[in-house]
Amino acid sequence: MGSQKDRTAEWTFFETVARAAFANPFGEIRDDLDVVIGGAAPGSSAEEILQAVVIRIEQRINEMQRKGKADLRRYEGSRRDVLRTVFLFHLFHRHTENFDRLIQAQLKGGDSPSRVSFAKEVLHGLGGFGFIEEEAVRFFAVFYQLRRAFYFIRNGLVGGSLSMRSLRKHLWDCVFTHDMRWFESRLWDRMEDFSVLLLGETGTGKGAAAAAIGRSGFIPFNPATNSFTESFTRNFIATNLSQYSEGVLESELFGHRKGAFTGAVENHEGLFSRCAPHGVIFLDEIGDVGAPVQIKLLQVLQERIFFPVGSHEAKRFSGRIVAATNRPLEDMLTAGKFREDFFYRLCSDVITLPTLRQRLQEEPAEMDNLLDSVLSRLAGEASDREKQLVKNALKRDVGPDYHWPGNVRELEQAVKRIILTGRYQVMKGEKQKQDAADWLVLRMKEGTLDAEGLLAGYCGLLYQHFSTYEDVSRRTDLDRRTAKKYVQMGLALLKAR
Ligand SMILES: Nc1ncnc2c1ncn2[C@@H]1O[C@H](COP(=O)(O)OP(=O)(O)OP(=O)(O)O)[C@@H](O)[C@H]1O
Repeated sequence: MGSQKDRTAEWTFFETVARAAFANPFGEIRDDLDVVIGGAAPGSSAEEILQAVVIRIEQRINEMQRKGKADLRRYEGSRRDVLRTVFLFHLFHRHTENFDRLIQAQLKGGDSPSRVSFAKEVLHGLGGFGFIEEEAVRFFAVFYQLRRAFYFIRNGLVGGSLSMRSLRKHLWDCVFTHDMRWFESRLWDRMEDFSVLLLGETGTGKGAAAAAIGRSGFIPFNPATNSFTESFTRNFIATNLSQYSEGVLESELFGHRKGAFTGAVENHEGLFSRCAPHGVIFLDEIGDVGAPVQIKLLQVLQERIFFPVGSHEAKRFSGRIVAATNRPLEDMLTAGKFREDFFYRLCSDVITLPTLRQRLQEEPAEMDNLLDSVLSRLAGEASDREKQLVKNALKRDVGPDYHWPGNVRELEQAVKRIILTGRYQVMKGEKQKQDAADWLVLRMKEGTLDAEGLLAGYCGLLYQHFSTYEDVSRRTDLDRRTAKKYVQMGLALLKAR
């Protein structure tokens, strides 16, 4: 590489790599940049495209090393910034398999941090590129965080439908912000201030999404012990708020002091005390908590402090809060069950998980993707014959238009039941609702419903689904009396079909 033209081409290449390094790995921009960088043949798989990228970058860097130019200390300004990112990208990709093995070892090992066999090699590599030790140690921790986020988002939330692809992209932004530069320079240890609210029907994967965020927090590396300071398994604490009565809930969350109430015979540590510094507390069914706990949680969000029951001593919470509900949030806000100040504090970001039926509508192959993932989780790698057996049973027992009210959780149960009994009988009530909906759609397609019949049928279905006239009235914008009239007509119509 001697000419000015070559040098410009080399520079453009590095700039493209730096852009790819900062792009969301679940987004299209990154996909496009990878093709440009690696020059993989059209039709290559995602692995092949990435492999080509890694090889090309390695070649360029080897060349720089041969010329003694692969050292940050030789550069300044924007060149230095670009090369810094390129070196990081290169070293990160050289060690992704090592990081994956570490993640798997930690999953098996549990709450005490696993030793890291390859840290010295990476830190030495970073030092060789001119990173000072402190920076190298921090970037090693960021590498681990990047890989955990990728691992848990990709494996925990499978599916190729558009809505799943954008969900994964959104979750990545939740961990690293939409601009990695921002994260990298200032926010890497401050993401705790960004709470997240997950919405979506039951079984859509809110818990899985929360776990992906929770396991992807920043964890510092300690070169003296050659391990990270925490196991990521300790960094995620999930709790379902609806399982506790109001009194018990406060002490579960915030702890209590001995003697705070009858039966408090010992001091008790709550979840907020147990959460690791960059950890995540997942509050599932947040829509079920009453005003007193909402106020206490608001204080945690605003001031980062809380008081154990019976104590005046403030404790600090430095983790992140992710909450979820499957209730319609707008309804709860309107009905005053959810305090607005609490709601606005809670949702730096709101993510709505797609229903399984939406995903299947967008992408019929979604079912195959999910079945592969569910089957391998339940029974290890399934053979083609076993997969076919499950698919055939589903086709026969629920059909392609089934609306999966329990979403992926229901699908998991269906697969389990098919493994045990060879069949999946949909619950009778659900089947009836589905049949009623199918019948109505059929009549619409045939054009055999008048306007009143259409409205009545729709109101009848809504009532079957939501069970109150208020819900029907709100959703149809009819006053309650009219809604009730149409519900009754509709139910009679659906019954007589
Ligand atoms: N996209 C997905 N890919 C793979 N598995 C998924 C996906 N979505 C959900 N699951 C699995 O489905 C099951 C139910 O998901 P999860 O418990 O996260 O749902 P949820 O929305 O939190 O439900 P609930 O509101 O009832 O608590 C879990 O075992 C989860 O791993």
